[in-house]
Amino acid sequence: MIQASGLRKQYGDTVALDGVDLHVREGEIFGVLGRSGAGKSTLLRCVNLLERPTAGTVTVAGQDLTALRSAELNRARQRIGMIHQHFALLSSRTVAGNVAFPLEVMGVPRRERERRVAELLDLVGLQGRGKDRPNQLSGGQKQRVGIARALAGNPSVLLSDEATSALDPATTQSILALLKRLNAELGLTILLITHEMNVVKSVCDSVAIMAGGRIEESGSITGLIRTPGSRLTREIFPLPAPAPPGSVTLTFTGDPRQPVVSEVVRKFDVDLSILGGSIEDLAGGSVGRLRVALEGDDTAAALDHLRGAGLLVEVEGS
Ligand SMILES: Nc1ncnc2c1ncn2[C@@H]1O[C@H](COP(=O)(O)OP(=O)(O)OP(=O)(O)O)[C@@H](O)[C@H]1O
Repeated sequence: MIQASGLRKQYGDTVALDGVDLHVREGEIFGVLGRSGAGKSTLLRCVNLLERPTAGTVTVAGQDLTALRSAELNRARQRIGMIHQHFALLSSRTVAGNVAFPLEVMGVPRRERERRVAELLDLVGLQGRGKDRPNQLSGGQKQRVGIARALAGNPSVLLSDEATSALDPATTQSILALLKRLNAELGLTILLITHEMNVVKSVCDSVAIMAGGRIEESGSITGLIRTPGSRLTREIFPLPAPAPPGSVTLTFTGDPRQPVVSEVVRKFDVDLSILGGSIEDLAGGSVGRLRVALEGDDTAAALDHLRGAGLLVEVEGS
C-alpha cells in the first residue's frame, strides 16, 4: 500500500533521511519507532509529500506521488488522512465545523456534508458533540475529532504523527483501541510514528526502527521476534547484560501455559536455573523471553527439543 524507495532528505548540511526503504502492506498497522531527531517526522511528511524528498520515490496505493503534478497530488492526498500530536484543530470552528472542513475543500454539498459529519462523529464516539468548541474537549476527545476529520475523504491510508504523545496513558490506550478498530472495520492501512515502544507493542503488526535517518531494522513483529539478535526483541525484553557464557536465551510465542520448559527438564534430566525473563502481550499474541543456565549430560539434546517445539534458542558465545 505504501512503498518508499531510496528516500533521501537533506536540509542544508543536515541529512534527515539517508536512503530509506519502506514497505507497508495493505491493511496493516505499521509503526516507525525512534528517538527524537531520528528522522521519523521527515519520513512521514515525505510519504504524503508535504516534504518533497531530495531523492527517491513514494508510491501510495499504486500511484507514484513523486511523479504527480500539484493538482493530481492534491487529489491523491485526499486518499491519505493525517493526524497530529497536538491535534491541529481550528479553534474558531465547532467540532462539526472542523470535521466538515476537508469536505468543504472537496466541494461536497451541504446536506451530504452534514450527513457525513454525523456519521464520522458517531464512528469516533463523539455523537452529539458537534456543536462544541475544541476548547470544551479533553485531549482524547480532541484527537477523536482529528481522527474523524482525517477520515472525511474516505482515505485508504492514515498517517499518524505521534498522535498519542500528548495524552495520558489511559487516554493513549483508548485512542490506540480506536485506531485498531478503524483498521479492522474499515481495512484502513495505518502508518504511525512514535518514540514509545508501548504504542508499538499495543497495536502494530510491523515496525521499522529508525536512527540517524536510516532504518536499522524492519519487519513484522512476529518475524522480528523470531529473528536471532533482533534489536526489537532486546528492547521489548531487556535482560541483564552481559549474558554469562553458555547461558541460553529462549524466546517463545503462543500459549505461555504450554509446559515446554518443565517437560525438557524431566525428559533430559537437566538442571535449569532462571537468570531473567518476562512475558509480554503483543498485538500478535503473547511472547516470552527467558534466560536460563542449563546443566546436565544431555543439554544439547534438550536444546534441540526446545528448537523442535518452536522456541528460538540462542546460546551465548556460540
Ligand atoms: N525543516 C527543517 N529544517 C532543517 N532541519 C530539519 C527540518 N526538519 C527536520 N530537520 C532535521 O532533520 C533531522 C530529523 O528530524 P525529524 O523531525 O524528522 O526527527 P524525528 O525523529 O521526527 O524527531 P522528533 O520526534 O523530535 O520530531 C533532525 O536533525 C532535524 O533537526
